[in-house]
Order: sequence, then C-alpha cells, then structure tokens
Amino acid sequence: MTNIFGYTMEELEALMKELGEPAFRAKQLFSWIYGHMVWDFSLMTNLSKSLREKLSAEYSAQPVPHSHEDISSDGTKKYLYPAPGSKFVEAAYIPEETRATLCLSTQVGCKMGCLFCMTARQGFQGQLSVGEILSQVYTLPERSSLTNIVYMGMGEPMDNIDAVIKSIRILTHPEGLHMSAKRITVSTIGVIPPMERFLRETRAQLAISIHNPFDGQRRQLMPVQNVYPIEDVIESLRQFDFSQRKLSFEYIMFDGENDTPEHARRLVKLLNGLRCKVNLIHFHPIPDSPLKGSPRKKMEEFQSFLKSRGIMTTIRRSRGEDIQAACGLLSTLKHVKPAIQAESTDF
Ligand SMILES: C[S@@+](CC[C@H](N)C(=O)[O-])C[C@H]1O[C@@H](n2cnc3c(N)ncnc32)[C@H](O)[C@@H]1O
Ligand code: SF4
Repeated sequence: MTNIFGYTMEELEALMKELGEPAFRAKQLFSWIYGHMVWDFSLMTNLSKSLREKLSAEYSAQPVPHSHEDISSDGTKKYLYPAPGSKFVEAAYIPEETRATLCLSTQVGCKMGCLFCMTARQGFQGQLSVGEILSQVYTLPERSSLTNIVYMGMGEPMDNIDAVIKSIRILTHPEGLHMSAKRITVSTIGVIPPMERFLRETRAQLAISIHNPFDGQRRQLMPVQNVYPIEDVIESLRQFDFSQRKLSFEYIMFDGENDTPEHARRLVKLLNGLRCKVNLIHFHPIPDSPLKGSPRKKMEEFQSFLKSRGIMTTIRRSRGEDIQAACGLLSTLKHVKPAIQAESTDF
C-alpha cells in the first residue's frame, strides 16, 4: 500500500496519468486530501467509482497522528509523532492572546552540532518525508485555531530542503489549507545553497540563527561557520528583496559570551542596510553545558543599543520550558528504543 499523503499536485498528476485518468482528477484528489481533509477514498464523491476502488485497493492517504502529548502550565502543548525506524519527532503548539503557532520538526535529530542545542545531542537519525512534516499540521487537534507555522522544531530545514519546499507549496496552495506564506517562517543556521533555493522557490519568511557576530566565536558555538561563514550568509541575503517578506535574526543571549557592547556593535555593522528584525532569545539551559543565559538587564541593554541604531529588536518570551517544548529543548532521544528491543518488538 503506497501512502500518497504528502504528494504534491504535480506528483498526483503523474499518478493519475499512470492510472490512465485525466489530469483534472489530480486537482480533485488534492482538494479532498489537503482542503477538505477527507482521507478515505470511498468518501471522495466526485471521483469515478472505478478510480475510488482502484485507489482504495492500492493506496492510502493517511497523515500520521501524534502518539503522546504533554501540556505546559502556560498552555503550550508538546506532541510526539512516530517517525520511521521506531523513531520519534516532536512539535509544539503555542497559543497566545492574538495568535496560535505550531513549531514543527523537519528531521529526526540534527547533524549540525550546535553546542547549545538539545536536538544536536541526539545526532542525525533521519529525514522526515513531506507527509510526515505535514502530518504535524493536519492531525493537530487545535488545527482550526492555528494562525502561524514556524519550522523551528527538531532539525535543520535547509538540510531537508526538497521536503520543506514541497510542504510549504501544499500548505499555501489555494486548493489546500491556503495558508498565507506570510504566516510561515523557516529558521536556519544559514546553509547557503538551499537557503537561496528556499528564497527563490517560496514566499515564506526567513529566520537566521546567528547567535554571535564574530567568526572565531561563532565557530566555537556552531560548526556550520566553518563551511558557511555568517558574513557570506549575509552577503547572499543582500541579493534578495525583503520588502514583501520578513527577514529576522535569532540571537540566543549567553552570559559573558555574546552579550557585550562589542558584540552589539559588531552585529549592527554586520546587518547594516539589511531590512530585518532581531529576536533576542533566552537561553534554555541543557544538561552538562557550561553556557549560561544572560541576565534580563543585559538583554534589555543589548536590545536598547540595537534599537538606538535603527534595528527593530524584540526579546522573545519563552514558552513551554517546563515540558521541554521551548526553543532548542526538543529531543526524542529518550523515546528511541534500544536496537535489540526494537528488533524483538518487530515480531
Ligand atoms: C531548534 S532550532 C531549529 C531550526 C534551525 N535548525 C535553526 O537552528 O535555526 C530553532 C531555534 O532554537 C534555537 N535554540 C537551540 N537551542 C536552544 C536553547 N538551548 N535555548 C534557546 N534557543 C535554542 C536555535 O538557535 C534556533 O534559533
Ligand atoms: S540549533 Fe538548529 S541547526 Fe543547530 S543543532 Fe539545533 S536544530 Fe540543528
């Protein structure tokens, strides 16, 4: 049985062709699956009976529902989703006064090795398919109140760029949920070639995790700096037009590490002339890390300096920290079965 949940319009068209059906059937199928959220072919009443039967015999169109949830004292919810190979990913639903955001995952673990991130500790364990990315949206119990989606959960979206772009195309398609690309933000540490592809092929918003404006210091925190230095990332961004889409920079504030006036001055210089915003983030401590978060006062001083130089800067409120749903705390390592146990349960 092939699961077609996650197929794009073009992929459904190719499937219809293969089955000897006219191309317009693909649009009908797309609209049932992603617009009406009907995942049983027998209920797709405008398809011919023979096509419904053919599809039911050989295909399914099923998103993967979550298998566990945690609820934070602040209302944030963390959902656990099964992924291939007895693995799991997590997504966080964050309700606020005027909006409700889903923070979704794109990979099981991550290979980028950032020093401050819990997902990095898990290492890379696999890519999510388009269907697995979209399942986090489509099976969300609060889906009808969702206003925003951020690709800021487990994994580096640019390291799974095909699936990320396809998922955005489906979410924004008029026959699907028809979400505005203005309400979708993808966060990256700055992997330049797929980042440029993302900017050319979608209209979604971009967030860059910068965290330190100095080359040597950023290398210590984020190995990606050895391959794609932040200076090159910013040069690349200067070729794109951000008058119609948002560009933001995420900056976790580490006590004594990146919160000095020199860092603030260097950051202003680096971002000079770019139409962008800076989000200052509280560090969410992870076990056995020497890093500590900056005190609130230092974050406010940093913010004031950037603002005084004309850069719109906010301090992001932490959410879901008590259930490890906050930025950078997502990790499903504890849910991964030891290999021997996983093998024995396969029988
Ligand atoms: C988990 S990442 C996923 C998206 C992408 N891989 C990235 O790094 O931008 C989302 C955001 O969480 C931040 N983050 C990671 N670990 C954190 C921590 N311990 N405390 C606060 N933020 C953290 C990252 O720097 C990034 O801005
Ligand atoms: S911060 Fe992002 S890129 Fe770095 S290890 Fe975590 S998930 Fe991966």
